[in-house]
Amino acid sequence: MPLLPTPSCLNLTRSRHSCPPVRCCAAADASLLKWLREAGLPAQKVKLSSTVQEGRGLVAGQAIRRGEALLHVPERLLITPEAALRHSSVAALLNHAALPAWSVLAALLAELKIGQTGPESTWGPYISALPLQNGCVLEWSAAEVAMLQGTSLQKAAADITSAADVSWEELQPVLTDGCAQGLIPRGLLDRQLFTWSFSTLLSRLVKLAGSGGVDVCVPWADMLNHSPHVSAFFEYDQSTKSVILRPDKSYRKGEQVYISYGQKTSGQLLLSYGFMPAPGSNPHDACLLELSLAEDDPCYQAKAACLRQHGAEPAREFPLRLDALPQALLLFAAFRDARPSGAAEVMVLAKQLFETGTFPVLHGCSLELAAMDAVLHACRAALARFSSTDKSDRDTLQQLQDQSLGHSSDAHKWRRISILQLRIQERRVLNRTVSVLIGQRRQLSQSRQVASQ
Ligand SMILES: C[S@@+](CC[C@H](N)C(=O)[O-])C[C@H]1O[C@@H](n2cnc3c(N)ncnc32)[C@H](O)[C@@H]1O
Repeated sequence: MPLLPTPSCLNLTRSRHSCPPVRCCAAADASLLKWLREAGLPAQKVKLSSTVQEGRGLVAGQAIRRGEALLHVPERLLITPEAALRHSSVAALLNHAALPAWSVLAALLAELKIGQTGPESTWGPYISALPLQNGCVLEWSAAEVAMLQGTSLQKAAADITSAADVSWEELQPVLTDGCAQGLIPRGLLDRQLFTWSFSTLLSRLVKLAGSGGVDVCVPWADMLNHSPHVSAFFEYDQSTKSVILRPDKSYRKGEQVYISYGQKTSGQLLLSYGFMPAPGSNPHDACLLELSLAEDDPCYQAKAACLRQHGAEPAREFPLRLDALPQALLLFAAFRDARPSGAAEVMVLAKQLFETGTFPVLHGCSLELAAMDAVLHACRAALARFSSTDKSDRDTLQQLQDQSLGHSSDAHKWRRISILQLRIQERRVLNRTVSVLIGQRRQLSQSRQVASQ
């Protein structure tokens, strides 16, 4: 990524906490620990502890070396889709319906929550220790969701919500038949309960490397909180048939051990996990700008095929940051807006742009200038989608921050603060990208004029 000069005047107020911590119950935690011990979790170098920022987390009970294998959660404790199909009261119906892993797991979690499954499913103490809410977008009020209007998160929020709706819809025949056959109680497995299941899966489900990427809930390991500054993640260890973590840094006794939930922007963390790192502290934070091929482009098919050959989709999100403009964005924009004469020229163009990273002049048109214009247009369009002004957002943020001193437990207030911070930050990034591109465009066209004289 080419670096952009960083302006000195752009400093957002940092909040002390990034979200109200999730509520936990000491008795439920004690039952969880007892269950884990009895179910064969070996002695641990980490222990469950309450933390200021995250609710609970795993803290080093002794010095931990970088790369050593921790946790060793035995396979029988894992909630996998296959285990869900064995333990659900409506297992035969779920099997017959052949639903996706996500829906099968949601059904089992909901059944466990109301104590519906048989005596062989022992996850009760784990389920009782899970938070009732995590603050993900499925739990937000309509007014809070509406605050995302104009931001690059609006589409991601809609995608999460509609995935939950689809899952709920596809479970209906199973739940109806399950009630009719007397396998599950009428009325208890309702949408509210499933919202809890979906939120729990959003914030706790992992794809496990080393086991073919199966979707799974891992009791105990899922007490690890996220840090944007580590990259360690758990994996399935075939030799011990357990889930392990190899931390990517050493920890002293008493330090909290973190994993990475992925290189997520602050907004993505807020939508799925209900927390947001303090402004400026997440190196993966970005404003995502989407560009896509125009469906009426006469070369659409050829362009889409070439993009796929180069590992890209016809629609892509690019991360804009205050100090960096992705070169891949300009290359994509150049390719999108170029007017090649046919499929053969599309292939030559794709090769030049995506393999050499240089911008040709095509039929007398500088694709680099055209790309800058396209990105300028996309940034201005994104800015125009905000319904509020920067000043009104800053004023509201200031009022909320003044009020919130000493009241850090108000989840709705924290959410509003977080969304306002995101809006302000996205606008800053878009405005900055616009002003940098205008400068770069001017320089480029001047140098082209000089070269042509
Ligand atoms: C997989 S759970 C981690 C364990 C969780 N803290 C608990 O007490 O159950 C993920 C949830 O932990 C919290 N969390 C994780 N990392 C966090 C962080 N860096 N800051 C604030 N909350 C965090 C969020 O509520 C998130 O939805």
